[in-house]
Amino acid sequence: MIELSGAAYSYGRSGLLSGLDLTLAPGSFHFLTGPSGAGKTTLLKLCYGELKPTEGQVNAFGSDTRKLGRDGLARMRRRVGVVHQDCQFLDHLPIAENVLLPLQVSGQEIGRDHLDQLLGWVGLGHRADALPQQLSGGERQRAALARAVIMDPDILIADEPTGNIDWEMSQRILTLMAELNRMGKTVLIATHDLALIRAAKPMVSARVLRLAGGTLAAAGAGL
Ligand SMILES: Nc1ncnc2c1ncn2[C@@H]1O[C@H](COP(=O)(O)OP(=O)(O)OP(=O)(O)O)[C@@H](O)[C@H]1O
Repeated sequence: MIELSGAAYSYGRSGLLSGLDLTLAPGSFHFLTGPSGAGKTTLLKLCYGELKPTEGQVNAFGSDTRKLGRDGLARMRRRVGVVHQDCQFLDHLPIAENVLLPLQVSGQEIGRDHLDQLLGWVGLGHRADALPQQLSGGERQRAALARAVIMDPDILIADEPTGNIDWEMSQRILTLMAELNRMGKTVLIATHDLALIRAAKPMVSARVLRLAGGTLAAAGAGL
């Protein structure tokens, strides 16, 4: 689905990431760990085409992302749901409308039943009309998850989806992501939270990768 081969990325002259090889196979579940500033967000952006590699290749659904034009990139992005680190809602719109935004942007519609079902699935059925600033951190993260999957993507990519929320809520979010994986979605989660990775063990068969010193390696067995 998404494959990085010898991919590298630099923001300026000094290189940040190099020699990245990674395959996100259909139905796989990956955690990405590593110290702050190691480049986890940058790697995720390479995977969903927000950034293009400065060397090597990123292939998404059979296309080299460097060769994709605006339309090709938009088509690819519809197949990838992203939960951003800071959620990024439109503050003047209720949660239900924020969740619907990706559909509206792509000119599609869904029935109210489907939206209600999705909000119910993330436990926000009763918060549909609330404004983003009225939600707790955990509720915002779940709304961001609902928005990421509203287009029924093949892959879910989440950047620190449990940052700044309590343990119980973190586990609830993890459980939702494990459910998506059982439904056949590929999942890639960047997280600092090693306890979360350990908690995932009984739920999913996950590969744990560590990004440090600009390259990727399998995480140690201590996890
Ligand atoms: N747009 C940008 N322009 C220049 N440098 C950037 C840009 N975005 C990120 N960086 C730098 O690239 C490095 C990696 O950032 P990135 O956000 O990918 O790391 P991270 O591992 O996700 O960090 P964290 O765990 O703290 O979120 C950092 O040194 C950061 O300052």
